[in-house]
Amino acid sequence: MIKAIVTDIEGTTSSIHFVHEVLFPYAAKHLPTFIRENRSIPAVDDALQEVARISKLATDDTEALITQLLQWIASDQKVTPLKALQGLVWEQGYRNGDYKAHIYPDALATLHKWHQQGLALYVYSSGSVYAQKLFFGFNEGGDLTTLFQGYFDTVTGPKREANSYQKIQQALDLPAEEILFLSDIVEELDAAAEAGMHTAWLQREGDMLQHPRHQCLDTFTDIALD
Ligand SMILES: CSCCC(=O)C(=O)COP(=O)(O)O
Ligand SMILES: [Mg+2]
Repeated sequence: MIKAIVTDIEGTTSSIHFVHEVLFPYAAKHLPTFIRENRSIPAVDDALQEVARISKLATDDTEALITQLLQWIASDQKVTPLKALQGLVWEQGYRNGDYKAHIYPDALATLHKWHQQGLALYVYSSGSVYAQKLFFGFNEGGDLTTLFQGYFDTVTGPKREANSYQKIQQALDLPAEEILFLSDIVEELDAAAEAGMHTAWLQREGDMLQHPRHQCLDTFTDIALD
């Protein structure tokens, strides 16, 4: 019996188009100025130190670090300090009313239904926890943050490694077989299944493919919880 559901965001609750055509370009446009003006903020400086460590650049070469970050955005690298900085930049856009985060109507309705049924809902995304809370706080469906009991990002671990799902299972304090993980990426679902979780593969676009281990669906509406 499923007691908790952990969901991915991009391609699962929400469109890839919104993330790639709205959020990523906004970050690419505003991140350079944001970093130049806010390097003294500890959260910004900590992230830049991590960028320097990963990319073997000098920590005081802010312009080189910015160039590295822009390359990571362009190639959709899920690098933890980039994700932390993106969240801080996206906050400006949400608060200015430049955009609201997308959610598929079926995901919105089903998340509300599961919440009312008493299921525990969580998010696991490559976007930082801070960015996830903004995403569901400034959302086309309203402020959805009260639906979720917790959030996980790549600080817990990479999404394609079973160990990350074991850590989430321990944090939820439930047997893995009582947890359902939702994603659009098979490698993430394989990792969750390896950790013992139930899995559902959301295929929002294109022909429906079948998979021996994962429920295969094009919307949240028919996800089975037994
Ligand atoms: C938290 S909203 C932005 C999503 C994002 O930055 C991203 O990389 C999406 O990754 P996901 O794990 O949700 O597919
Ligand atoms: Mg995804």
